[in-house]
Parts: sequence; structure tokens; C-alpha cells
Amino acid sequence: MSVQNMNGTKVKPAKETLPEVEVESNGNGHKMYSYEMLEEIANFLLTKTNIRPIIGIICGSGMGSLADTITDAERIPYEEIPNFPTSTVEGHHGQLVFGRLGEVPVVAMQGRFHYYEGYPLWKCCLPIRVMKLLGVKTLMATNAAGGLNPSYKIGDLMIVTDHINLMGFAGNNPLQGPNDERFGPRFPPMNKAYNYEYRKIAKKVAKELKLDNIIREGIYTCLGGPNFETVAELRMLKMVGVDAVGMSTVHEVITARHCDMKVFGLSLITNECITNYEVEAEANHEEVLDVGKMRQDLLREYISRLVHEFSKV
Ligand SMILES: O=P(O)(O)O[C@H]1O[C@H](CO)[C@@H](O)[C@H]1O
Ligand SMILES: Nc1nc2[nH]cnc2c(=O)[nH]1
Repeated sequence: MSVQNMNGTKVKPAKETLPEVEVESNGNGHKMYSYEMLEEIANFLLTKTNIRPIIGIICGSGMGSLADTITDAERIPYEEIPNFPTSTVEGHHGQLVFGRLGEVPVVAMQGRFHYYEGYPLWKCCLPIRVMKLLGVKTLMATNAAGGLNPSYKIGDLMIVTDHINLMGFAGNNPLQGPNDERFGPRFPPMNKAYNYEYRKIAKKVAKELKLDNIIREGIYTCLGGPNFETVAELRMLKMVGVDAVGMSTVHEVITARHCDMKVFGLSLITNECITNYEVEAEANHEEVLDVGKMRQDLLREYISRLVHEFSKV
């Protein structure tokens, strides 16, 4: 099959198994893939599908069914992609789904990679750079998150206006290590991380779908996990203006903005963050997955509409 990369140039079909991973140190003892290796992964995928996606969707925990509405679907399990990480978390299927939402060619990650799984941040974000090399222009990152804003209810949808990169404060960032200008600049700005136009569209579409009572806008933060937060930690996060707490997305968004992808972020509020010692309940992953299931039809409709609208911008 003849394949083209993001620049329209012909590329050779990749080998089924790549040779030993080429690595560079990112200065943190972590090994990184070179641009060429990521290109090989992208080229491999281009030989496996005729879909040329322009929008990439990351399905959050329990939100994998978002990808089930994709038509002409071609599924590629992560295990079959050379040098790709594999999903280890319940509620994360572990495959790429290429196809269309309406007329729009998309690729969805049914399963993302988390720091707590043992992957360094650059590796959690490897699929974003692969998406870029596939020609994806827009990243839609969805996630399950705990609602810290007291006005939020379980099942609400929060359009992410911004994030606080707490792991970055602690010196952990997916862009650490040698910078490859072919992806982006050494010091990327982050004041326009979540596309303003997309956020306006998302509010308009929510109104049209009569979601006014569940749609929110707010600030997301990511902690390393895998444990849920202590009461004291949540109280601190509330003080600094966090509305929803998770264990993903922030580093993915940083990686996407670094390589100039436009970003939309959406959190499904799956549980109430407990900021009171008298409360009996405890956060748990089952609840997170259950709420994902409860909201699956609504999410599918909303995301499909957004994909359609975003493709026109
Ligand atoms: O961010 P996603 O992958 O949606 O999942 C969130 O939910 C899981 C915890 O229940 C964690 O993985 C957290 O990050
Ligand atoms: N860190 C964190 N991640 C989550 N993912 C879903 N709910 C939560 C939560 O309450 N805290």
C-alpha cells in the first residue's frame, strides 16, 4: 500500500517490529524515543488504515464507548503497534479506533496511559505526537474526574477552561529532556492551552442539546495517583482554585500544544471529592466506571456534535 505522511510525502511501510529502541536521556534518567521512531510508529499505522484523521479523541476512564459510534471503524490493538505502550487500567480498552464521526475522519484512543502505571510522562504522551504525525490537528481529551467545586454534581460535564500543572511544579513535565524543534519550541507558551473558540462552541452545542443543567466550566488538575486524595490535599487544591481533580490530561495537553495542535478538554464528574472527615464514603474506581456508563449515550451525542462543529473551524 502507498502511504503519505502529514506533509503529503510518500513513506515506506514500516516493519512489523522495529529494531532496538533508539533512546536519548531526558536528563531525568528516563529514556525517550527519537522523532524518527515516532515517525516509524505513525508510518506503521498509515499502512494499516486508509483513514487520515484530523481529530484525535482520548476516551477517559469508563468513557471508551465514545469510540463505538465511529463508523468504518478499524481497530488496532496497542499490542500490535511496534514500540507502543499497553493499557493496564480497568476501563481502558487498549486500542486505537480509526474511522469517521459523521463525515469527519478521526482516531480515538480507547485507553490512555497514566503516570501511575509506571510510564514516564513523555511515554504517556507518545500517542499525541504519533497523532500529530498522522496529520491530526485537534485533540479532544476527555477524562473522568472528581468534582471539587461544591456546586458540581456527579454526572456533570466540565468544559476545561485551564489546568494547573502540579506535577510540573514538582519538576515533572513531558517536555523535559532534549527538545526536537520538529515538534515545537523549547519554551512553549501555555496561556491558550484550551482553545477559546472550541469552548464557545461547546457551550452553544450544550445549550442546543439542553444540557444547561449539567454543563460546567472549570479548572482541572492532575495528580500522579494512583491513590485518590486525602481530605487535606483536596482542601489545599480547592484553595488554589481547582474545580476537578484527575490523574491524566494535563501532560497530554502540554504535549499537544507544544506541537501546535488545538485542544479541547472535557471532564466527566464521576465522584464528589470528599473534603470532610465526617463523611463515611470513600472514592473508588468502580463508581468512576459506573458514572461513565451512565453518561455514555449523552457523551456520544455531545462529542459527535462537537467533532462536526470543530471540523468546520
Ligand atoms: O483520567 P482518566 O483516564 O479518565 O481516569 C481517571 O479515573 C481513574 C481513577 O478512577 C484515573 O485513571 C483518573 O485519571
Ligand atoms: N485524582 C483523582 N482522579 C479521579 N478520577 C476520577 N475521580 C477522581 C478523583 O476524585 N481524584
